[in-house]
Amino acid sequence: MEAICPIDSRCADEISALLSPPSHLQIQEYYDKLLSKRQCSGITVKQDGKFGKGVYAVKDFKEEELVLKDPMLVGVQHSSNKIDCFVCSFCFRFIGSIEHQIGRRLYLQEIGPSDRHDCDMEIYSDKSGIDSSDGEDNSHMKNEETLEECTSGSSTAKIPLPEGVAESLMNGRLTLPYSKDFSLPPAVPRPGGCEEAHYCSTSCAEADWESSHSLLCTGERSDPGHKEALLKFIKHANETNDIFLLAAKAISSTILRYHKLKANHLEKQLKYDTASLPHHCDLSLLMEAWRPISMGHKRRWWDCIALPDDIDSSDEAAFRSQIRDLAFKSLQLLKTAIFDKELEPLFSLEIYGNIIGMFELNNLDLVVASPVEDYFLFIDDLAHPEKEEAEKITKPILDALGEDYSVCCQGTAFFPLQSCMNHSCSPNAKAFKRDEDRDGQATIIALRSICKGEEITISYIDEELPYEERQASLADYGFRCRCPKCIEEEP
Ligand SMILES: C[S@@+](CC[C@H](N)C(=O)[O-])C[C@H]1O[C@@H](n2cnc3c(N)ncnc32)[C@H](O)[C@@H]1O
Repeated sequence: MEAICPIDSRCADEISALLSPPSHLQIQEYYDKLLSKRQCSGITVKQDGKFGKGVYAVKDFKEEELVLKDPMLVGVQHSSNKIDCFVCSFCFRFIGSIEHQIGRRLYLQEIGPSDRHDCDMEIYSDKSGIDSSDGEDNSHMKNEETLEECTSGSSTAKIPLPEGVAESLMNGRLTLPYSKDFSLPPAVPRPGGCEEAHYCSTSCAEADWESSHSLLCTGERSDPGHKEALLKFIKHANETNDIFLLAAKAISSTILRYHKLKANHLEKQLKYDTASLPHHCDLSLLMEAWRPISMGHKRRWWDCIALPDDIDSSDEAAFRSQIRDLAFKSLQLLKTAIFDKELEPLFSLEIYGNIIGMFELNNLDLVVASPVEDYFLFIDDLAHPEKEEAEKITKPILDALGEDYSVCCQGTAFFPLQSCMNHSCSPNAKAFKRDEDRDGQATIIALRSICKGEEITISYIDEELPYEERQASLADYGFRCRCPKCIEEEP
């Protein structure tokens, strides 16, 4: 029997307000403010295009020119990738040192298995996180990063290093030649002492704490009950789908924004001595706190998720119900950890399903290239005899890492401006990271010259595929493509 969430009926009015599309004016104000905050003067968001919102050029762009760098609203590193890459939990830059990156990875590999992937610096759309190979239990929803373009598939045998070398690299007792030329920001102390989070700077640590981590921290500052409940929620997400971690960040950030807005509001009232301390939800403040999430294109996760190829259409209803149950289970775990009675509507299954659906429909993979790859390429490019000298030390390390030595940071994230970009099968821009783009922001580059006034489009899929295959791939995004190329090629 389908699980029933009592909050859905208890808070039906608030939920309907939260899910009703923002007004034209609210949308315009939100994006204008965002663009000015990002000092992004080359583009604008317009709402009256063929496909709803879209991003348009307000100046000419040359081929290969940077169109936009879009910091994420929320993002997470894939759980399995955490073994391979030690990155800032807020901006996803690599941290520590080349030695620490290598030593930590070798050390963690020694003590447990990890999935590893190599990739170039392109950002791929994230539609493949759910593997449907096993319909019997929930293992068909496990986190399996099937980013084919990013997978090395290396089966080359690795040659282990002598005992203690990995630890010495990790602890800084062993330094590698020329590694100073590849310096990384050192890890800074974590505000809550949480094992799950690491930061490249105090500003990243503080920003993460303020935006969501203060509710999701499992460090020594959390009380034991809260910590245990959070760890259960995280374990479930790690074992099923890390999209739940993203949803938890979205809910936490809304809660924190709400309480901040409420505190400011009360402070203003106090000045005029009219303050009261309502413990019930102030819907107008909640709507304001929810604004960034309200802007994303949404549907319930279990309604919009594409039916996996190996599930027969006669089993579709059962599949969707199973996805709904999985979301319900995750929500119950999150609720045990961070429930806020005043903001009960945020803990309804309807809202949880729509948040996850928004991520499913709009996410881009988060990819940050590894400095370890650059380091070994640099050694390989050294001239004789420096190269031979350096390789006496680096070669055994490379052999221990194996062919897939250059694992990049991988995760999933929601980018507010990039998610307004419509798809085209002959796009004029693409999500592509340049050498200098070493953080988790989405980077959009012009593929050809773009004229002022033109819509900026990217491709969500491999646009070289034949018409029918393109439409099938885009069905995963819940729409049929009506771009000029598809209209022309339509049979
Ligand atoms: C990531 S959103 C892009 C922003 C969106 N237009 C909005 O108003 O929020 C993707 C959605 O835009 C619409 N869309 C984007 N490109 C399209 C295309 N080439 N053909 C038809 N619909 C498209 C579809 O509704 C799709 O689900």
